[in-house]
Amino acid sequence: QCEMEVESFVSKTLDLLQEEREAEIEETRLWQENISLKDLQSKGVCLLKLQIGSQSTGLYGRSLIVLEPRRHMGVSILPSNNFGPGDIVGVYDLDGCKPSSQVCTGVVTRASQSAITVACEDPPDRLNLDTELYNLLKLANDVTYKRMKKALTTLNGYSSGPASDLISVLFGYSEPSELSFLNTGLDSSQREAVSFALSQREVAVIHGPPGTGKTTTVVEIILQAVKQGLKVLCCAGSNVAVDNLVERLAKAKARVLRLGHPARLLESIQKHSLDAVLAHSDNASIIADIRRDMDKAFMGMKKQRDKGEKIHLKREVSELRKELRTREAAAITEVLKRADVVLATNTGANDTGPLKSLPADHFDWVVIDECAQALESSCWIPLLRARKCILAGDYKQLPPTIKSQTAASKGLSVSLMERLVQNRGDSVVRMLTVQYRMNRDIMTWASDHMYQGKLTAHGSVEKHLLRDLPGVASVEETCTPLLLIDTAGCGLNETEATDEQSKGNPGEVDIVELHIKALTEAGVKSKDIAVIAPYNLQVDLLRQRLSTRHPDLEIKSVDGFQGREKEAVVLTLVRSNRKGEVGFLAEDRRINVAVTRARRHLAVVCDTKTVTTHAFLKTLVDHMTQHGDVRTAFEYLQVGNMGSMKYQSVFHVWDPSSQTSGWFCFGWNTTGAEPNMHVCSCGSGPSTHSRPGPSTATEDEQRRTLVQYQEIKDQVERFLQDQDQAELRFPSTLNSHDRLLVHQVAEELGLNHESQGEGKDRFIVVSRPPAEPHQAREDPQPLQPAAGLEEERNSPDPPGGLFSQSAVDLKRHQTQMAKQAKAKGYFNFSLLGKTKKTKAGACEIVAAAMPDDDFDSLIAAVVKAERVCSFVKCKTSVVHLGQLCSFCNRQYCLGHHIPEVHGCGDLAKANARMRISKEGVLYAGSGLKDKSVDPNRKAYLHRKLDSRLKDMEKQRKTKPKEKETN
Ligand SMILES: Nc1ncnc2c1ncn2[C@@H]1O[C@H](COP(=O)(O)OP(=O)(O)OP(=O)(O)O)[C@@H](O)[C@H]1O
Ligand SMILES: [Zn+2]
Ligand SMILES: [Zn+2]
Repeated sequence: QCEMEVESFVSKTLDLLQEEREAEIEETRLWQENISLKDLQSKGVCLLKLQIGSQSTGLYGRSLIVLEPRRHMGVSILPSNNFGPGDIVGVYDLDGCKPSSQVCTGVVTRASQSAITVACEDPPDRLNLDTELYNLLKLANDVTYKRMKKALTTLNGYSSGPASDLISVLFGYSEPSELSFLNTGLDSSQREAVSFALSQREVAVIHGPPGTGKTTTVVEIILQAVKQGLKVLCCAGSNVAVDNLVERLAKAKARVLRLGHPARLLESIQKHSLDAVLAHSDNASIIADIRRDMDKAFMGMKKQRDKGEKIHLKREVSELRKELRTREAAAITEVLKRADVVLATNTGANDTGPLKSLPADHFDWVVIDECAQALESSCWIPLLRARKCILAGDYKQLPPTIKSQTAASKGLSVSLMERLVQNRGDSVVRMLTVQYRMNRDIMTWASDHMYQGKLTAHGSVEKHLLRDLPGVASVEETCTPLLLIDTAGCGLNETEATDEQSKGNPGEVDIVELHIKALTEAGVKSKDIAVIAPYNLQVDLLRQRLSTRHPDLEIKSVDGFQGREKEAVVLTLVRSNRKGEVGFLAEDRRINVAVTRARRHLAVVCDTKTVTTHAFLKTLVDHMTQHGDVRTAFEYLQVGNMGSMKYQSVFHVWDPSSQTSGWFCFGWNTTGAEPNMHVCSCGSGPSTHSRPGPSTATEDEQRRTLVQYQEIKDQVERFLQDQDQAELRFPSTLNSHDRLLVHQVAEELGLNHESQGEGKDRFIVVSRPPAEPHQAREDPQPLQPAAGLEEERNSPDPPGGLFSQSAVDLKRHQTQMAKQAKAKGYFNFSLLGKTKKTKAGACEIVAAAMPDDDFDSLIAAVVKAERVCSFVKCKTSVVHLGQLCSFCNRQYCLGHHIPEVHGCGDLAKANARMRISKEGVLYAGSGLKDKSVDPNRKAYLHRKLDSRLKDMEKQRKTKPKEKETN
């Protein structure tokens, strides 16, 4: 035990000292009694027969006597001796060196070869300057002994004080340490930064990448300074950042004082404000008294009629005012001086405010947080007040906003931090390298491309996902840290605007909305999600769309989100144009900030074709493609209600050879097991489609698509004419786009089409379907497209068409659908229907979508006997010919077995996506069987179903209006 050791050390040492002291006294006594003075002189402890050279008054009124050899002897050098400064000496008359002959005692202040100077405590009146001679004898040092004894006694009873740590280390009670950290949880890069900051003489820069605990480190540095008794002025560019520091320093029990108008401070901070502290100071009541007196005098002045009295009161008021001012100034100074840490914004630290009442050198250190986001000039407001500064921030995030392009380009936007890093590099900088925010997959990109690959993710966040949050189901969206939704080729163009700052992209807004829907339906709280856009116009569009439904959802510009974080971040990059212009996005630091706000999930919606023209953005797209899930926006573009196939036309093709208007729209359905492309010949041009806009595909691309489509179709038709050929194999070398076309053509012609083989060797086999077992196929009434295109239908049924629904059913169904399509103003496509050759070779697809009102019956149908198709109202027998859906495990007729048709679209989609994200390849072809539905997914589907029902209800309510306008 430390105390025991100290105690026993002290008592033992005191005894020993006593013994030593006694021995010394004894020796002196013996010498004085037994040894001749001459012998003592030869031992060096005595000087004989000295004369007083001079006597003067020295420090603290003591007499300084200079003792020298006798001058008349012609010797000016003292015998060799041991006298030195600090020795206690006695001056004796020539009777000897007995106590009786002692003239005075003193301390040697100077010893040279020719003289000894002694400062005497008791002014010796009887010294004779000229004639008398004296002996000088070294005495035992009683003073030293007494002081040591006192120190030991104090050491013994030491409980708290500056030497506590020292005592404990020197008595082996604790290990000596270089620096004792107040926050023991600091990681090694943070410790290094703290030590570095403490050891630097003038400047230390703490570079804190996103989520690396910059504030934690700065707080520790400040507390260490306070522990050393230093006064710190701590500033940041924004009130929020300053308040954050106030809060954390106050929690650590530092005496903080926050300058600034109380109205601008957070409520929790207000008690640390200068006004609040003043109100509780000793001076407060005096000041209040003076104020009261002043008020009284004022009142008196108003009432007083007498002129003389009035003048008298006026004088009184002015005197009181003067008194008040001095009192207040004194109170402010006192409060400021008492604080260990004074905090203000950079500009709040100005000389005309409260700080003017402090001496210029009051502060030892200035700490500036968020230094990379402030103009250097603003940093100089606090910097002029201290001899040392600590600058913290991240110069890889956005620099201060500067309105003047010229000023910015000429260097005004270069922050002090950036300048120092550039000029001095590592000699003044320490970087924090462990980050506590992002899932590793999100972090790696920023680390690699912004922070020299130096960041590591702390174990607590490394793998965290949205699904780990309470109440969040495991669905695909919540299990992936990175999701890229690519709008390339989907025609979701940015709005045309001349102003570079105001770009918008309504198509990306749609997709963001759908993704937010998916996240919230999976149980992610909207307050945990941020939607970030680089452009204010896009922010406005997003707010208009989303804020009513999700009031807690934060939608902000990148710049507005700096310094913040969210569990999930949805980023829309907006730019989508043919020229590949990215403008504003070209600021790497803006993208860095946007991406690094995300803790568990980052979704980026962008046109990869446009944004990858920029090298830095390309690194992000590449990273997400490699380490994350990738979807094409096509997947989102169907307005799919459960079970219905409402394809959105997204791909408009101009075909000059068409007899109709020449426009074709390709509705893509990349969902589920069967990525299909549907082509309709509504011919009405893009204006009747809900997503009009010029195609992003170049005319070349469009023409190529048509040519290929025609080629494949010709090939399949040749196969059909050749009855000997059982199946038609397409080579595995087809790209995914061509595969889509093959599936499409086969589907249109009512043929079986199936992908076979694995991986790269996958190929499509097209074959004739088995002969229709029952129910003659009748030519159903052609559906009139929404645009009302009248066209003669003369083509025969496709051989072995997949329709086995009764003609009556179908007719009823289709007529209904057509009506709906017309009413709703968009097109409903089904997977197949009557094919009809047009010159362009495109075919029309008739609708087989489920009407909204039938939703209830869908649920009823689920429990219906297994003998008929499980699709609502479909009575087709599936006893002989049916298909089992691998997702819902129910039998469907061939007209309804496609997952999207009967409501398994999401599962099929998820399944396909899973494969795409696992294998990184978009296969055309049927999916793998996945019968398992995990309980979380079930709950999720339920929630989704609920919200769909609500949506549909709403739609039904709002529909009539739309009908009128249509
Ligand atoms: N040594 C540490 N151990 C565990 N968690 C830490 C450590 N340092 C920081 N953190 C956590 O990291 C998060 C961010 O820390 P802090 O608030 O200090 O950083 P900041 O300055 O606000 O953010 P940034 O680093 O992005 O500037 C906090 O949740 C904090 O608890
Ligand atoms: Zn199904
Ligand atoms: Zn059916």
